[in-house]
Amino acid sequence: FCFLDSLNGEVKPRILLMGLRRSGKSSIQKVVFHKMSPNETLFLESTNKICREDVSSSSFVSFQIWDFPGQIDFFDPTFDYEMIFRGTGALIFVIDSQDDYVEALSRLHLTVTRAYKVNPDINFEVFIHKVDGLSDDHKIEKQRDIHKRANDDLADAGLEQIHLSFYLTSIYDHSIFEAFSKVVQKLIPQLPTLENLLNIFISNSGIEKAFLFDVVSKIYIATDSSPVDMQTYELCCDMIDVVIDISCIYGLANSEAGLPYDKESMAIIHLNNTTVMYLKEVTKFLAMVCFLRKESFERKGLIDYNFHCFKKAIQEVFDVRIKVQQNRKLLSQRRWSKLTVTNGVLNNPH
Ligand SMILES: Nc1nc2c(ncn2[C@@H]2O[C@H](COP(=O)(O)OP(=O)(O)OP(=O)(O)O)[C@@H](O)[C@H]2O)c(=O)[nH]1
Repeated sequence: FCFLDSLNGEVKPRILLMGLRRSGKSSIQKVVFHKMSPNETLFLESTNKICREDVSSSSFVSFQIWDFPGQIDFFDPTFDYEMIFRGTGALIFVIDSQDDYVEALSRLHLTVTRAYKVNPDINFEVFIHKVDGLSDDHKIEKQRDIHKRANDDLADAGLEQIHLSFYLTSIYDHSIFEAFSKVVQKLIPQLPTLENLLNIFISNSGIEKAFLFDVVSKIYIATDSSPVDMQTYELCCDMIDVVIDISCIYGLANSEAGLPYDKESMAIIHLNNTTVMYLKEVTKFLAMVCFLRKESFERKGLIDYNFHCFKKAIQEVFDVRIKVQQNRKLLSQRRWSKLTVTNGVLNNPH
């Protein structure tokens, strides 16, 4: 599901964002990656072309979003869906839960079956979106109904093996960030290693919970294996906002452009329930946010030392990834030159 970016040799998982018109695709993208406030999305214009947004420059999660206009025609010869699906890691299909979803479900079925034929490795993720207007009972009811109908359609077509994952989302709370985090985590091959490192780190430092966050999008790319509760996650998002906002206003010298986040970035917040939140820079794009009790924070020296080891280990994990990519590139170049020589072509393309 990854494709090689020819410019920098990076392997980038690609995410497609699809769904009917006005289901909320552009809003999701703007809120998650561009810090747009949810109310501003009311004024978004309808999208008329396929936009290919690369969020790699400012974010660790270097994936792409293909925002399709509502109705795409699979039979349109100018639309090369095979090429698009072949390089896709995850397909997010957005369903507007406040609207009648019969048409959305048939569109979902068509899209999923087409995509699966081209690339059976795609993760299919269904966002039951705009649930902010629904009561809790109503949400569960909708999810059950959509889940059942979508899977029945697949079963009728003899395609039970296709797995759909469902998420209840809204741009008016943190559910959209949570859902995106889960989607992205499935595409990170180093996830088990990251989780392991976090487990070792927290158990040796007296920390209760630790998240590794992509600072720009507030997607958490990994956490230790204890369960995540929504409130903790929301507090982490708020903390990142506070740190970035304060840095933007007071941290940057006037002439300085660029990210309000660097090697020195760190913050400590004492909550009134004897919990301490601790944020520290891990890499250019990643931050660790930890939750711990006040008593444990007295051993800050130990925590900082363990953090130093953790940071080094993370660096090694990503170094290995870069090396593997470079080797792969070299290998394919060699193969290519051998091929051209055996074909009697003398000029090496490189
Ligand atoms: N209540 C609510 N409204 C939302 C939510 N997400 C998006 N919207 C609204 O839905 C409307 C349509 O959103 P868009 O993002 O333009 O939808 P789109 O899918 O990109 O539409 P096209 O570009 O036409 O394909 C906007 O008025 C948004 O404010 C949500 O989570 N809750």
